[in-house]
This record gives sequence, structure tokens and C-alpha cells, in this order.
Amino acid sequence: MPSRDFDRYAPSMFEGENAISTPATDWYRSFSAAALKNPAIHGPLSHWLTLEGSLTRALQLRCREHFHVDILQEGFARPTVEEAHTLGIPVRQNAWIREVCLNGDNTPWVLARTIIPLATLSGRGRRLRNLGRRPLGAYLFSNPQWQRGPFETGLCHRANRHQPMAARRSRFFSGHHSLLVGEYFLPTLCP
Ligand SMILES: C=C(O[C@@H]1C=C(C(=O)O)C=C[C@H]1O)C(=O)O
Repeated sequence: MPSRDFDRYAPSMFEGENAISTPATDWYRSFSAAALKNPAIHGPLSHWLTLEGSLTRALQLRCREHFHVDILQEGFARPTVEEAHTLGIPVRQNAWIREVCLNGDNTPWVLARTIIPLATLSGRGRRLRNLGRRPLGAYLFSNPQWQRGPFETGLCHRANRHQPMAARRSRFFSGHHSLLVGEYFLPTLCP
């Protein structure tokens, strides 16, 4: 059975019926387990759900002209209970939460939600609070002390057809520190 968890909703990027936001998501320990529940992810989305390496880099290569990051919200906030359990932090402890939209050629392609525990922000990790519009991946993949853990595959509870159908998430580790990166693929990426 999947570990049911419900991410809180990020603020809609567009108001009204076309609202797209980080949806509630059921996470599965493997792509195949999620595909048993929803075989549709075996389609074009499977490339993105199983991609190794930096998603940013892959999206930049897919762009014809321009890749950019829009920050939806960023700051100290409380993770969901399930996110806190996944990161092994107290459920009432705030974390640095970064929600962005990754855009290719001015089209929103991916929503991303990153949870960074307070302990991870210490020392050199404090740079993680100052990324701005620089992609998180550019930082993580350029610092070899950060190693990526295994992916989980997520099936999203979409409120409308503009929202993501599926997602992936993984933890990154540096010594005893970690952070959790969720990436939610919008329908515009696989039209
Ligand atoms: C981890 C990566 O960083 C990407 C960029 C993010 C950001 O700037 O907040 C968040 C998730 C990723 O899609 C990556 O490129 O693989």
C-alpha cells in the first residue's frame, strides 16, 4: 500500500479554474508500484519520472530558447507531517520551504517543492536560503558532498486538468544533513 500523504497546496499560480499548484500526492516506493495503480505513467511521463541526474539540466536541453525559475514562495514554514517523518525531523519544527516553477520557453513545465530542515541550513548550508532564481540543482550537483537518495514516484490528486498528474521526489544527503525535493510534472511538459 502506498504511504498516503498529502502535501499542503502551494498557492495557485493562476487564480480560478485554471489554477495550477502543488497537489496532494500519494507516494510510492518505486515507479513500478505507482504504475500498477496508474498505468498511464508508462507513457511520455515515464522519461521524466525515471530521469537520472539533474532535472534542470534535462529541461535546459529540451528548451529551444530560454529556461527560467519562478519562485512561488520561499521561507520558513511547517512541513506536512509526512514530510517531517520522511526527513526525520520533529513534526512541529519549521523548515525552509521553497516552491518554484521551472519554465521552458516561457511555459510552466514543472512545479517543485523543496523542504530544507533547520539543521541543514547551518554552516555552508545557509547558502540554500539565498538561491533566488538560480536552480537548486545547479548548487546540489556542483557540490560532490551532496548525494541523491532513491526516487519515490507520486500520483497526484489533480483538482483540474492543468495540474500535475504525477511527480517524483528524493532526498539529498550531505553527511548527517538532508533535504527533500519534490518535482511535479505539468501536462504542458508532455502535451
Ligand atoms: C534538484 C534539482 O533542482 C531543480 C530546481 C529546483 C529549484 O530551483 O528549487 C527544485 C527542484 C529541481 O527540479 C535538479 O535540477 O535536479
